[in-house]
Amino acid sequence: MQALVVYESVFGNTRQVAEAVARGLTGALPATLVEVTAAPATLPDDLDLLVVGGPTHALGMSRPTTRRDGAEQAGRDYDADAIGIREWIEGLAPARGTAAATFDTRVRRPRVPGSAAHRAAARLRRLGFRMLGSPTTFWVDGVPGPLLADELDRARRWGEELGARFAPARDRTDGGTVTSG
Ligand SMILES: Cc1cc2nc3c(=O)[nH]c(=O)nc-3n(C[C@H](O)[C@H](O)[C@H](O)COP(=O)(O)O)c2cc1C
Repeated sequence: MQALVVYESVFGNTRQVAEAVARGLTGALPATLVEVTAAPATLPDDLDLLVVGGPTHALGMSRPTTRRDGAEQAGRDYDADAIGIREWIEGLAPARGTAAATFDTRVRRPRVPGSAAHRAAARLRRLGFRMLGSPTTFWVDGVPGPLLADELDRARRWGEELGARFAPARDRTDGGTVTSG
């Protein structure tokens, strides 16, 4: 039983959400948190749950051009070789029903349509992943952030809810906590 949380982040907001989701998951199953440029190209055979999160850029998943724009706004060097979740998902082999869930961060106001989480979920579903629940958004206040109040609590609870699906039935009443092994 194990989960992998793969995230992409320019300003750090999606990283914070990914950390909170991983904390929520660990009540039920061991979770590994990894930034997308260091994520494995081949998923472990014993993976039970893949969670993928990234910032919404230009109505969907980031591209090299939007990552460059973001890096400029963040005052950081742009790494032209770095991939985002779009490219990482493109490199995955077809899956045979492995559970997966996606999230994104995006600006609450002005609200524009489009969600990296929805796009990522569609790609993963096409690859054969079994999507759990709906793609989920965590809101930021402006392009650099910060996250809106309580979003990290909501992210931890979202992780707990995902993890509870993997907890043995007898443990679910006490919050899905399981012992290892
Ligand atoms: C180039 C660029 C394009 C963006 N496009 C959108 C967008 O279409 N919709 C939206 O809600 N937010 C958009 N944003 C705001 C990002 O979603 C926001 O910066 C992100 O959630 C912050 O996450 P991070 O700190 O993990 O990078 C954009 C940001 C950048 C840099």
